[in-house]
Amino acid sequence: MNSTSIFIGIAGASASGKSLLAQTIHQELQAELGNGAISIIKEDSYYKARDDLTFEERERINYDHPNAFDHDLLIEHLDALHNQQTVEIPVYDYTVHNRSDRSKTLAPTRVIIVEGILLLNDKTIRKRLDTKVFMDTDLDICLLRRLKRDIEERGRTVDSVIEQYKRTVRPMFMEFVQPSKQYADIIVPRGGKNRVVIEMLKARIKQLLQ
Ligand SMILES: Nc1ncnc2c1ncn2[C@@H]1O[C@H](COP(=O)(O)OP(=O)(O)O)[C@@H](O)[C@H]1O
Ligand SMILES: O=c1ccn([C@@H]2O[C@H](COP(=O)(O)O)[C@@H](O)[C@H]2O)c(=O)[nH]1
Repeated sequence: MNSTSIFIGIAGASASGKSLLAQTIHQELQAELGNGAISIIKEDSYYKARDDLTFEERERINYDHPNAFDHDLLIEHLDALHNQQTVEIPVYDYTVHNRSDRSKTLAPTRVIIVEGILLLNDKTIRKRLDTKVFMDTDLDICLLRRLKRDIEERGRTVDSVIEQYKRTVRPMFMEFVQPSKQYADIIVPRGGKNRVVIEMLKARIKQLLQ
């Protein structure tokens, strides 16, 4: 193993295709580089634990504001991985809006993809990323994809997705996510299936590994 890891950051709106892009690169590069060469860290794993609040109170939290995240812990973990140390990543449970009591052990890999809505908004995180990607998918498409995904996978209703979208998701996108696009090296239109971008990122990663 190399003495340090390569960090690729993927940011952008909720349901813009960050996870799909990360998973596709992970799957395709793992086939080439071998098991244990590449891993994914989700910024969502670092939502703050809110055991002090009831479910109804947690439902009202603004999860699209930078304060909702424990970025200090994420940065600590990025630095530990950079120093070839293993970390324990919290497991987040969207269905109850809280950190679960489980964690996932991650050993350092040669390539680490970090993905999340507000990664590029944080200067300290930006400094740690070798390549910064912003998913520039149209917001109406993101909303449609989020609606479907959150009902199927995150235990939501149509009304709750629409209410949260109007109350926090869209306003915070305008205030924090959209302005962070200026820090990206690569801006990706449409979503996680952009084949040209997938190939470009794979080539970039292989170049960085040499
Ligand atoms: N280009 C695309 N075409 C069709 N569906 C897509 C595309 N990109 C993403 N999706 C789908 O949209 C939903 C949200 O994508 P996801 O990768 O989870 O977004 P994010 O991680 O940015 O929140 C998922 O169900 C995903 O499969
Ligand atoms: O408890 C929670 C935590 C987060 N959210 C929403 O999740 C998205 C970020 O995740 P993506 O995978 O990028 O969509 C964010 O917009 C939060 O609103 C939540 O609803 N509840």
